Amino acid sequence: MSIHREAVDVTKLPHTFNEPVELGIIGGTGLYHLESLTPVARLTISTPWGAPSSSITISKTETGFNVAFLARHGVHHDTLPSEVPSIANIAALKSIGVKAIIAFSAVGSLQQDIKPRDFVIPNQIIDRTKGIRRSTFFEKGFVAHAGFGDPFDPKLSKIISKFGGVLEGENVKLHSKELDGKDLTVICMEGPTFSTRAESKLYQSWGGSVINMSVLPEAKLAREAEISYQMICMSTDYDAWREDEEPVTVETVVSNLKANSSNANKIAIEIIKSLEIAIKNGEIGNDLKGSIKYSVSTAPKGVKRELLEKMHYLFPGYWPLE
Ligand SMILES: CSC[C@H]1O[C@H](OP(=O)(O)O)[C@H](O)[C@@H]1O
Ligand SMILES: Nc1ncnc2[nH]cnc12
Repeated sequence: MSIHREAVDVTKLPHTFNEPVELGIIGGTGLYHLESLTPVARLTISTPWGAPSSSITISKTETGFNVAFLARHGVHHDTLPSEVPSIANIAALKSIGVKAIIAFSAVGSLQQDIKPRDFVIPNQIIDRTKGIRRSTFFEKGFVAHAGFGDPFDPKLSKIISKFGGVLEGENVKLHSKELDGKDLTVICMEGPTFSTRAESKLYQSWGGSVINMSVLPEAKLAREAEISYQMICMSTDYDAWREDEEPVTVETVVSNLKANSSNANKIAIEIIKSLEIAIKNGEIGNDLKGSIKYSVSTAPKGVKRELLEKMHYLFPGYWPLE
């Protein structure tokens, strides 16, 4: 895989791609494409749940592994965190064959030892969104309940944890449950306004490690779609809990984004190489297979055809259309 992106005019890329694409990367604030990937196609996908945040670029590694990239807030970052169409993003990735997603996110740190520019692989989530984001593929007439006790794939976390050494910068560290020996919890707030100092301290008292506005409903929808999912959090600030410091502003976030996105590109190269092998040999991407088939409460006979057709988009063959 070449390290630097070749000059590709993405507008001239083919709009179709007929091979399965098993790995998806979602880029967040400050990460609108991956330098290490040379795109070979750009797909505009329409799903039964609407259009994704952006077109999906497909790249092929030198060894022929296909990787999809999607910009969470759009390539011009014009989508608010509460309005990210996560349901369409996950459905679109599922429709092209994605079995595992690595999602990048800019986060605030709630702990002294997680410094701005450190990377964090969380293993838990606390939901502080306000119920205004659609967080399930299911709806009236077709009820199912996915398990979410461990919201991320520990196998993905283990693989990513091996690559902390590629991160550049003075004392920049990668934190994960494997490396730090403790839970790492991401708080997901609604936004777009940042937290008050009181909220920031409350989240600390709950054991929060980092805070963002994006992990939900993305992680829940990936779980329902039976896709292995791990977020890589890139710390940009100390949120608002430090009395001796000004609370977070976008200026602080942006000042750390450049270093973070350079490190995101470095770690992504290693992760893609590793996941190419792990996905090809079946070690990653199959653990959730079939889980939704057995999580449905509604008798399939009572489900309207229109709903079954939508589900068929995600899970062809799970429930017969007749
Ligand atoms: C610009 S700071 C707040 C913004 O940054 C994070 O975005 P992402 O997770 O997509 O990197 C955070 O979740 C907020 O949406
Ligand atoms: N302090 C913070 N709160 C929420 N989202 C963030 N993204 C980056 N920093 C953040």
